Amino acid sequence: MPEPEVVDVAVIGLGPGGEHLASSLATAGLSVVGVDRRLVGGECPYFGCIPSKMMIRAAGALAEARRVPELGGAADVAPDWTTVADRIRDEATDDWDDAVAVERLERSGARFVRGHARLAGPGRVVVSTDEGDREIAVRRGVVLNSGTEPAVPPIPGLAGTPYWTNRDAVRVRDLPESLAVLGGGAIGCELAQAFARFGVSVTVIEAFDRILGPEEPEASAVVHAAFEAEGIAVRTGVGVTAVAHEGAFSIGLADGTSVGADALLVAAGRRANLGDIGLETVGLDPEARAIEVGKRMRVKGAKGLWAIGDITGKGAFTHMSMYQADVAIRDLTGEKGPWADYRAVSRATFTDPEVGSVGMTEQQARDAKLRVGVGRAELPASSRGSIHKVGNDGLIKVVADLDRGVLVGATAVGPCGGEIIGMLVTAVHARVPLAKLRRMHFAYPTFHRAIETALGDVS
Ligand SMILES: Cc1cc2nc3c(=O)[nH]c(=O)nc-3n(C[C@H](O)[C@H](O)[C@H](O)COP(=O)(O)OP(=O)(O)OC[C@H]3O[C@@H](n4cnc5c(N)ncnc54)[C@H](O)[C@@H]3O)c2cc1C
Ligand SMILES: NC(=O)c1ccc[n+]([C@@H]2O[C@H](COP(=O)([O-])OP(=O)(O)OC[C@H]3O[C@@H](n4cnc5c(N)ncnc54)[C@H](O)[C@@H]3O)[C@@H](O)[C@H]2O)c1
Repeated sequence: MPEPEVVDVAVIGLGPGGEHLASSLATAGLSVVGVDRRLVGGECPYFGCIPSKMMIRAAGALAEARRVPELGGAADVAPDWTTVADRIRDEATDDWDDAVAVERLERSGARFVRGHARLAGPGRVVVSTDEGDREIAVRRGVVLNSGTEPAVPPIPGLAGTPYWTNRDAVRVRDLPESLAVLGGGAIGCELAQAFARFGVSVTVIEAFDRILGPEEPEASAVVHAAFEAEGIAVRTGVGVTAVAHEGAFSIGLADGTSVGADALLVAAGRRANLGDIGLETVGLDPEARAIEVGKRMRVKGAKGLWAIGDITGKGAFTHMSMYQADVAIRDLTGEKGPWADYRAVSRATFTDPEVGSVGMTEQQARDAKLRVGVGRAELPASSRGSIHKVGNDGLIKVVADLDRGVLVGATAVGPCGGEIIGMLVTAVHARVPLAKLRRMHFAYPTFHRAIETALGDVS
């Protein structure tokens, strides 16, 4: 192997956070090498957030058009997936080509290497490229941002069938007539509804007793009911025992029934890319499910090593990866903080109704032994909800710590739930006293005005 290249920082994996960190540190004057074995930008722009949200935007437009008869006349809806598939290929992913992202990274001053990187002891990285292996030695540190792969459960018969993961689903050009979705988490629910609105007959199979398990049970129930009202079959609390594929899929369930479908999407969670990045060479466990980090994103138990993004287990979201990147950038450039704070982590699941949430669920607050108060407001009963009429399903739920008189969590389900949650994120993040929140102005007639009702209901 040639002499190692010596740089300030090496970044293994260029997901959203890794790309941001590499270019920011290079702009700040550090010498940086960023390595990715696939596409610069990671899952979000090519296989995740952006293509899925383009599908959802189109599906939402169809759904709104179908609501016209209840509100103001007639609308013919003739779905055409070609527009969506073209948009994902041309506008989101450049036909899954990262040349623009690579150029942007290199313009910042960072060097990019395409290849598989692994740690080779403290402060050393080996990259396997098409031209052979090369070694990098770092002065300040190595940042891990290796992200995740779709997890495929060991169900008898599944391996070897032409099932999809999210990476196939975003590249689909011809829609199947029917689709089974294995897993009713965020990926499964978002994609299930998008395909169903284009006329695909969809069945969601979820082993847990409700879909969207990490959300408040009330949010799961509203989305479940909306799915069934749209004709999406939802099977909860039942595991899959076997999968067979002979022309079409046959999915055997633990209750003795089976689901048939032309296509099968496996959306059963993610597996962190930790097994093949040389963790054992720095005394860490390559079998771990997540990397333990402190509040500066330094990896616990290893010197000169930082980790950001999904692999830290703090929330698999693009905004988390970016947030943690900013924390690590501050640490690597000698700033004095602020360091990571996870009290007011927010997320939006882009089903319709949309689910926005922040901080703790009621159960998490009770498990944390807080003196919990809860308030709810149903959107259909609000002025805006009743004006909105069709498509107004949803609610606001707030979770308070009564001893401190502040909110510790909240959920907004309904039209624009992911936007409405914004003001509640501020409330949880800034610990705005409940008494102060209750005395705010809430514009009439908005959806967010239901927050006032929920605050008044806290007990
Ligand atoms: C369908 C779908 C929809 C989603 N929607 C949303 C959403 O709406 N909002 C949201 O916030 N989040 C969403 N997410 C989650 C989001 O995509 C991730 O949280 C985000 O990509 C951050 O991931 P990351 O930074 O950990 O790395 P990733 O994006 O997973 O990227 C990791 C990179 O590391 C590379 N890599 C791995 N190992 C190596 C190695 N050894 N050497 C070199 N390179 C390596 C990979 O090739 C990859 O490019 C969605 C995910 C999916 C799948
Ligand atoms: N809008 C967003 O922010 C967004 C959208 C999509 C994904 N994401 C992120 O990506 C992560 C991964 O998403 P995901 O939906 O794949 O994972 P997930 O872990 O959220 O959901 C997977 C679901 O599959 C179920 N499951 C697992 N094995 C099963 C089996 N054998 N049979 C039936 N059900 C089974 C689980 O019970 C779980 O409900 C999410 O946690 C989220 O952080 C975010």
